[in-house]
Amino acid sequence: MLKDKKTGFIGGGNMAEAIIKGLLAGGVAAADLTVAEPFPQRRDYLAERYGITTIADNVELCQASDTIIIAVKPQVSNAVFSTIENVVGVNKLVISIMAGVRTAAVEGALTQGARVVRVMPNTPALVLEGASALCRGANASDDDVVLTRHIFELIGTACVVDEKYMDAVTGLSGSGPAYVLTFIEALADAGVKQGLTRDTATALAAQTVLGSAKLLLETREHPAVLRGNVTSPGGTTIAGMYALEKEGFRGAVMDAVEAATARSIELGAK
Ligand SMILES: NC(=O)C1=CN([C@@H]2O[C@H](COP(=O)(O)OP(=O)(O)OC[C@H]3O[C@@H](n4cnc5c(N)ncnc54)[C@H](O)[C@@H]3O)[C@@H](O)[C@H]2O)C=CC1
Ligand SMILES: O=C(O)[C@@H]1CCC=N1
Repeated sequence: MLKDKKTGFIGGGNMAEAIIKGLLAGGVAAADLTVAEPFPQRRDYLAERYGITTIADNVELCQASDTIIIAVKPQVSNAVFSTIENVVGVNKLVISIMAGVRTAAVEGALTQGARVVRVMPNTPALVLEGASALCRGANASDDDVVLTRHIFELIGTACVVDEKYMDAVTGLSGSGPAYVLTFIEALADAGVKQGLTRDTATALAAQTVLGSAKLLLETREHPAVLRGNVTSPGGTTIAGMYALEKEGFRGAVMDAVEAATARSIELGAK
């Protein structure tokens, strides 16, 4: 699907690197990948590590690419748009992964009729275990959506949603790795408090999260059913669960997703 197509990245940071890794692992030739990145050290790193072409100029990048992935921070989106507005024709697909930035904002900043797909990936993409959601802009074709989904399935899972859900996706899976990692850290701290070494506690905590997620995905059971399997009457788990629920664990998680969703809406309004 990506054969003989040139894919270019504007911004060569963490997320761009994750996608590059996935594309290379999926058989895309390094010669078909180019990154435009202002920092020379970052350009050198990406070129040396992945054998791809790196340049400093966004305009040159757009001219050389069939698919352009915008992977800069939302705060610099307008600066990027102003440099590329006249070089991205309707013959190119633009994929934006910028948090909170609406497809209409990208379309409005580029040539009329610009084909835009917006994606919210997450950092586990760096180990090809990302969770991405994508939505179609006003002018993107079915093929554009299929191609975008294909790209993000190379770095994990990808689903298509209506754009009105993208802020919630950002609050849940986009920011989610931070919540989960905090949970793992807290579990490990708890183990250390009970006398385990840091290494042992962290390894047990991380594998518990990984294994539980895998169990859920593979059995497709409701989480409550699987939780029931761990929870013996009068046993240890219910004692732990009671302590968690008393502290408002679920409410805290829901508040976190709500706050991140609200922030995504705020970023999009700028
Ligand atoms: N980090 C995360 O968990 C996720 C981030 N995102 C979105 O992905 C985008 C990129 O995020 P990261 O990779 O984490 O950021 P990053 O800061 O690692 O990468 C951004 C890169 O863009 C470069 N850059 C800055 N100005 C530029 C310009 N004018 N032209 C070209 N490149 C420029 C920077 O030097 C940097 O290397 C953001 O919009 C973020 O909202 C989306 C999902 C998850
Ligand atoms: O914190 C952020 O703005 C980005 C978007 C999703 C995850 N990290």
